[in-house]
Amino acid sequence: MNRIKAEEKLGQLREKLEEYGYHYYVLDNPIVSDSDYDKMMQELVRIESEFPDLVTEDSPSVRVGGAPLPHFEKVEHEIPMLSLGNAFNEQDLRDFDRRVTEGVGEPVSYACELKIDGLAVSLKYEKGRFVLGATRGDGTTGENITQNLKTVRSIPMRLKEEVDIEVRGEAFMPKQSFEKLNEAKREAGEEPFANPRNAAAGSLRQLDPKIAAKRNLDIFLYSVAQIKEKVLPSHTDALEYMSKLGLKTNKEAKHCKNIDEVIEYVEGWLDRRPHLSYEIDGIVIKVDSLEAQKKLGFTAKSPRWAIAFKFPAEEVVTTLEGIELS
Ligand SMILES: NC(=O)c1cnc(OC2CCCC2)nc1N
Repeated sequence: MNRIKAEEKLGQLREKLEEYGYHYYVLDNPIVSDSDYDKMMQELVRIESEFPDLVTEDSPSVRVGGAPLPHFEKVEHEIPMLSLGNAFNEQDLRDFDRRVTEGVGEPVSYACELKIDGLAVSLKYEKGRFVLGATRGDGTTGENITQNLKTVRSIPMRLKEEVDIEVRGEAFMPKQSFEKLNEAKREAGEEPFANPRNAAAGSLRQLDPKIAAKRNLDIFLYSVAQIKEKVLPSHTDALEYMSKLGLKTNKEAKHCKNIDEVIEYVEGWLDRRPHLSYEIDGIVIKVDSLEAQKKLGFTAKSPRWAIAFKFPAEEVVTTLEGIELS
């Protein structure tokens, strides 16, 4: 194939792989078969290896992982990635609601989200292109894991608008991928991971992105940390905007008018965890209005406008081999 033909073919393949990837991994609604997708990816990688100077930064071939890194660079978070205060029962939630109502001076509505049990990460996009991915670290300083996050198929390399934005979310390993990975580790005589959170963290902290690329990691974005020239009046607006940009958000999020509806939502999810394809360790409740959030501000380590309702640890299924004792 000559260079002109290669350039044209690469352009077509990139376009298609990005569109197919979005439908398959972000919308969970494939429009081509896995084998067709894989065949196209292999053709892209083959042509790029024949014409290396035609490889672009945001080519879908980054999904299969590039060269290993010597170490992770440090990243300073301009906006600290804070931790969440906890609630363990209905009274804790009502106390939270009272503190919030007093602080704001009027009743507020809430946004409730499943609390994904994974690894908190920050994603930065400049003019709509993915430029930096980092772990939470200690909240102020994290690690640059951009190369590994590029292998997470549900993280778009380009947004649907050319915006400068920083978003945050939870990278996680679906339960099925976790079971398969641990089976392979046992067969190889290696130590299995204790839970999907450790497996996701372990996968994203590998210096070789080819390992992360094979771990079927996924992500749900749950907050807009920074955005230029745009005002998002509520958290619900922020979730909708991220979804419009092509970012993956969790569809179980719900706007609750008051704390009674929040308690109903929390109770509704306690017994439905086993039916989810990913692990959650609770529910995150956020004051929906951004203005009210600003009024409430932060304590030294947590926002006053959000709280995590923690579920009891999911009982561990005792396996026949007795490997995991509950
Ligand atoms: N693990 C989660 O699913 C999760 C964690 N954190 C947050 O919110 C942070 C950011 C703004 C207030 C606390 N939301 C979530 N859904």
